[in-house]
Amino acid sequence: MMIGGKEIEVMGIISPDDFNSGRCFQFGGGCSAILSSSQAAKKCFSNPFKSVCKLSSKENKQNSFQSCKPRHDPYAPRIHLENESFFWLLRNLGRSTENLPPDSLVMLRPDKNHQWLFNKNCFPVVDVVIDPHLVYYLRPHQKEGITFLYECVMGMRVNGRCGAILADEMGLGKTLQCISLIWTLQCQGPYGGKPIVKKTLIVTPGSLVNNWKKEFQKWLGIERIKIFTVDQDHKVEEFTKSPFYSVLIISYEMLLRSLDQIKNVKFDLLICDEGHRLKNSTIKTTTALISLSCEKRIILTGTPVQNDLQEFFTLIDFVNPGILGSLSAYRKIYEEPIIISRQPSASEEERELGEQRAAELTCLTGLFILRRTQEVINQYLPPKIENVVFCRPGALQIALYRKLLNSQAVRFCLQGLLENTSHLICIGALKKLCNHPCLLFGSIKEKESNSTWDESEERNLYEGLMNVFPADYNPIMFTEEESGKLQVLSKLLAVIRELRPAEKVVLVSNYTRTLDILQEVCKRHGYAYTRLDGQTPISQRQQIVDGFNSKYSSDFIFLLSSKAGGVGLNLIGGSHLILYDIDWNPATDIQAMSRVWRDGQKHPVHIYRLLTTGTIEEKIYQRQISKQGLSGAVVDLSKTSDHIQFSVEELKNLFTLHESSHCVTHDLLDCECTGENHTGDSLEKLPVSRNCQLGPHQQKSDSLKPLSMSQLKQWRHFPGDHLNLTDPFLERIRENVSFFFQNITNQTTAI
Ligand SMILES: Nc1ncnc2c1ncn2[C@@H]1O[C@H](COP(=O)(O)OP(=O)(O)OP(=O)(O)O)[C@@H](O)[C@H]1O
Ligand SMILES: [Mg+2]
Repeated sequence: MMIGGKEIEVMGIISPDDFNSGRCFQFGGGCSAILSSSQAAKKCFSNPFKSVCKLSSKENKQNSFQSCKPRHDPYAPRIHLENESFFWLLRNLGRSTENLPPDSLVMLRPDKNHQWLFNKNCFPVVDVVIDPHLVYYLRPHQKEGITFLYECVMGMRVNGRCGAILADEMGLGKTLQCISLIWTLQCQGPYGGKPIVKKTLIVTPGSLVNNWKKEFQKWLGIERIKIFTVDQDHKVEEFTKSPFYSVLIISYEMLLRSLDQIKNVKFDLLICDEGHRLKNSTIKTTTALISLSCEKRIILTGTPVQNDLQEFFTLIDFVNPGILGSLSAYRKIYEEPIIISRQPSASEEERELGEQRAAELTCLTGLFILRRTQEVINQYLPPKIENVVFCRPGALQIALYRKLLNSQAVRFCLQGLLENTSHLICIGALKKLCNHPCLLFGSIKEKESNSTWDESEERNLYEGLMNVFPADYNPIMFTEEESGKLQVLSKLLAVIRELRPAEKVVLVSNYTRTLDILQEVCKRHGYAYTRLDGQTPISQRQQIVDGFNSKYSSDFIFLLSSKAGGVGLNLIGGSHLILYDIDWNPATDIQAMSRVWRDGQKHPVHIYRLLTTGTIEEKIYQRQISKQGLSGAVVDLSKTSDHIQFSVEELKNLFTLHESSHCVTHDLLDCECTGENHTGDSLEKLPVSRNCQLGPHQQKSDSLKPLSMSQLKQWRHFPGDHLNLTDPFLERIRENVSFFFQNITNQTTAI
């Protein structure tokens, strides 16, 4: 037949199933054909390798096993599942488990196809056994993770591909899993026991370089493995010249600067920590890493990777180049049909096609992506008491808030008369005001002294505002009473100090200026503090973290800028975490909260999220827990409010101050309780009225996902003047609080 001037001949017929799934477009035939080599071997190579390695010959087998033994005993008795929990229980109780049988963790043996491909020298096949020294400490999910990573990088899961993405949620010990893998591959291999890896490159955000080194030392001591970390005083050349070191740890920034030297080294394994930053193929870091010839690549990330199909492609293509074909083919086969199928206007046919393509994509990539949620370690963690605290605004805050809402700038915004970004300036001013009026005062003064003041948009916003401040207002002499949240914070710190003198607090804000105020509060009350923000030199960060976590440190408070240091940090020295302000992106807040409730934490963890009642902060919170907050790729740290589009209706809602409500969020929950007696219902009892919006395949409980309205409804609800507040911390701050939500996870002897 003729199509578009071309003569076409039909060579074969594609089954509807193959077309709908997109399988027919895949190189090698898609998910079902890419497969692990064991299955592939069964299909393609029934038994053509009798002669290869001659493994079937008994004699040869015996000889080879005699000369070549596994490094550790693979037959050490394995602990049964029920014993295993007993084992963990003993360990958690600090009891000796030395007399219990040692556990052995043995990796999958390569199949014949793998041997044919990778064992050209016909070495005897030897069991690869994880060092019992490490196995002793590994959690069950970590054992599974190490097995997974081993199979991926050995090319046993996807024929000829050696990449993996470990996307476990925060705090699950991705670092330990990688360390175990590196240590194993550096000492062992399935063919004649020959090590698989000589040199490993670990690229990580600057603030975590030393954390990696510390983790290596924690799990392997300083003798077993030699680690080199790159910093100002230790250059890559030193690593290159010395045969001594086998692992190079470097920050993403340093990597770019030292790329030429790094290219001179042959790395066998590449690990990119917090690797979701490679989601954009055009940024320099990604191109630099792609240019390294190492084919065993692992991305570690706590952020779900499937939210944006473009970014997903880049990450997949980085670890297993070419597995999804070209970008343009990927777009046609997967991205377009999937996106179309999710639009409300999609026809039944489009919806089905999109779903099948999505299923095929998940199946294909699921072979080398592993994600477990925090639930798997909950049982090892102490109780967590989360509180959302609605603080009454101070009188000055209310007066200024009203004035701002009446400004010409806000009115123009609501009439749609101003440019797109003007509302962001108004929102910024309201957020500052909620933190403390002196921040707003400072901004106005700064702008006024600027030569462009007369034409600036801020002028329309700030006009007449100075008259609301007392005539002799001095921002340096700010008082706690001027801000509802600061008053609550101050009382909270005092009660923690009094009731739990040995415990410490992590105090988080997104703004450096706000941290300055909080720092001043620490000084005024004589609280010892330490601080980590964007300006803290990378070389000092680990030291600051270690200092705080040490039981000998006298620091009471850790001031943390969530944007600067949120990801990857372990702040288990603190057991109280206070989020002083709220971000549009729930991921920023969730990241910060996960810094203290993690493995190693000894005390019950108390989390306080402070919001100013009736203000924009409540609106942002509502957005986080509502449908809008969940849709799209919001669970991504790089997304800021600049990405958010607001309708005029939404802006109207944002720019309203609810002065008479105790808690607008509670009013919106449609909760029958009057706030008097609602002490939360167990999740089993209540039908979950509205599930998460991200689609059925994403619904598995995921603690990175923001709380939903229906979950919040199941928390405990108390008005500030509730008579029976059993929590002594809340009791002390109630005077300035209009409403509380509270939830307790892992409740045993909490509070
Ligand atoms: N099996 C274990 N037993 C005790 N502590 C552990 C274990 N595994 C990990 N840890 C500790 O848990 C903490 C968190 O681990 P790690 O920093 O590797 O988490 P992560 O998965 O990288 O999280 P994030 O995504 O936040 O970076 C570390 O202090 C680590 O030493
Ligand atoms: Mg980490």
